Amino acid sequence: MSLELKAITKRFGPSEVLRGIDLALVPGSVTAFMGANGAGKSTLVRIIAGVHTATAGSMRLDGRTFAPTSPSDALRAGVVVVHQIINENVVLTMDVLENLMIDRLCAGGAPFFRRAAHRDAAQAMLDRIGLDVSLTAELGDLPPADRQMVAIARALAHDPKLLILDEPTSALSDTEAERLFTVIEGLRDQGVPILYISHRMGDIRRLADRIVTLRDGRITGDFVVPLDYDAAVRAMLGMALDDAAHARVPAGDPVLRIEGLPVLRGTAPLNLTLHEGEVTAIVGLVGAGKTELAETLYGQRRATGGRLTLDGAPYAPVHPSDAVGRGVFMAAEDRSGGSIVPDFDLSRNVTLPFLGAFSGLGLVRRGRERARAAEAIEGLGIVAQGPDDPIAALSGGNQQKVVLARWLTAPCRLLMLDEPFQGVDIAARRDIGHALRATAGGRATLILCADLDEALEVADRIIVLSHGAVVGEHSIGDLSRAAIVQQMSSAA
Ligand SMILES: Nc1ncnc2c1ncn2[C@@H]1O[C@H](COP(=O)(O)OP(=O)(O)OP(=O)(O)O)[C@@H](O)[C@H]1O
Repeated sequence: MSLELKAITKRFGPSEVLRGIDLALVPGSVTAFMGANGAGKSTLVRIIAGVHTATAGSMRLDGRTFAPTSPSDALRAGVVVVHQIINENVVLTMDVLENLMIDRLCAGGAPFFRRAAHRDAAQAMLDRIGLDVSLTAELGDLPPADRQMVAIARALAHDPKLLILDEPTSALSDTEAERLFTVIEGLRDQGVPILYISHRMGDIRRLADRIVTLRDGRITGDFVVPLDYDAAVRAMLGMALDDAAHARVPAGDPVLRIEGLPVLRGTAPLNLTLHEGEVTAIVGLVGAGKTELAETLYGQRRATGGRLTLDGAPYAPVHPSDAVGRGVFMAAEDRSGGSIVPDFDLSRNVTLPFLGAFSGLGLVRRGRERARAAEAIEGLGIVAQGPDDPIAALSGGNQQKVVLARWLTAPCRLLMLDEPFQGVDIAARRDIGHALRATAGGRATLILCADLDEALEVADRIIVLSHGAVVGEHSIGDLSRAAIVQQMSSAA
C-alpha cells in the first residue's frame, strides 16, 4: 500500500499548525518522522487516522482518494495507528483481555461476555510481541510499559496495511523496544509502509530507512540511506544542537542516606547516598526496581527493612503527605494517568500542588498563577499561545514540560522525577537539563530513566540498578556506556 499527502494544511482557530504538507509513504520502508515538540507531527497523524479533518489538501491511498471521517473509517482502509497518549489506545478500567478484544466488540462479533472464545486470540496477540501479562489484569494496575505493549499488540492485530507509531517506545525499556522493532521489521519486509515518530535517536538509528523532518508545520528535510543524522537534527531544529558540555556542580552535603533497604522481595539490600546539588540518575530495565525504590522514598510503599535518614534525622514516610512534609517531592511517570489535569488550563497545571501558596483574592491569585506559568513557558520553551491555553491543546512533549515546570521551581530537599523525558524532543531535553541543573542547588535530585541516553544527558552520576540492587555506579566524567549497558542487563 502507498499513501500520498498533497498540500495538507490544518488550522486550530487562528493558529496554522500544518502548512502544506506533501509526503509519500511507499511500501517496505520505515520513515522516521522527526520534529520538535509542537511541530505538528501528531496533528498530521490524527488527520491520516481520521481523528481530525484537514483544513485543506488531499490524501490518496493506493492512488484512490482517502478522506477518513472517523478512526474506524481509516482502520477499515488498513491504516493502523498507535497514538502517543496511551489512553487514546486503551481503556484503563478494563482488563487486558477486554482491551485486546474491544474492537471485536465494537464490530459486533461474538458476544463480549464469551471471554473464553477470545482468550486464545488474545494470548496470540500478546505472544506476537512477547508480552507476559495476565489476561485478567486490569490495565490501570499495570506499569506504563505493559500498557503500551498491550496498545501495540491490539494495533498489530488489525493486520495493518499502513502502520503509524507515535512515540511507541517512550515508556519501554530497551528489551521491550527491541521486541517491537523486530515486529516492525517483519511488517516492513512484508511491504507495509511504516511512519515512525520518535524523539529517541537510538530508535531512529536502529530502524529508519528514511528520515523526514517537520518544523513549524512544514517539511524541512527528506533523507534516505546513507542517513545523515546530524543533518536531520539540524533540519528539524533549524539549527545545530548545542553540544556544550554541562557544567557539573560539585556534590554538597548528604541529603538522604539509604542503608540496607530491601527494594524488591528477596534481593540484596540497597545502600545509596544522595547529595545536595547533585543530579543522580538511576537506570535499569523494567523490573529492576526503580519505581519501587522511588515509591518507598515517597511513602507510597512501606520499607520492609533498612534505614533512611533525611537531613540527619530518621525518615520513615508511610504516606506521600509525610514525604511532602519533609520536602521530598515526586513527579510521577505517567502524564496521562494523573499528573496532568485535563480540565485545568496551562497555568493551573503548573501551580497545581501549590494552590495554597497562591492565596489571595481570586484576581490576585490568578495573576500570580499566570505569572508563574509565563515564566515556565519562557524558561522551558513551552510552545503555547499563553498561560490560559487549555492543557489539552498542547502537544504531548509540551504537556510533559508543564509537569516538569511545576516541580523544578518548587523548593524542596529531594526531587524525584520518574521518566521525566517521555515525549520530550532532543533540544527540549537539553533545555530541561539546563533548567534542572540551574535549580539543583539546595536539593538532591533523583531521576529514574529507562533510556540511558536520557540519563547521560542530565545526570552527574549514574547508578545502575538490577533486580533491586546497585550493580554499577559511574560519575559522568568517567564512564563507559558499554559497561553500563552490560550492567543493566547483567542479571536480567
Ligand atoms: N485540539 C487542538 N486545539 C488547538 N491547538 C492544538 C490542538 N491540537 C494541537 N494543537 C497545537 O498544534 C501544535 C502541534 O501539536 P502536535 O501535537 O501536532 O505536535 P507534535 O509535533 O506532535 O509535538 P510532540 O512532539 O510534543 O508530540 C501545537 O502547538 C499544539 O498546541
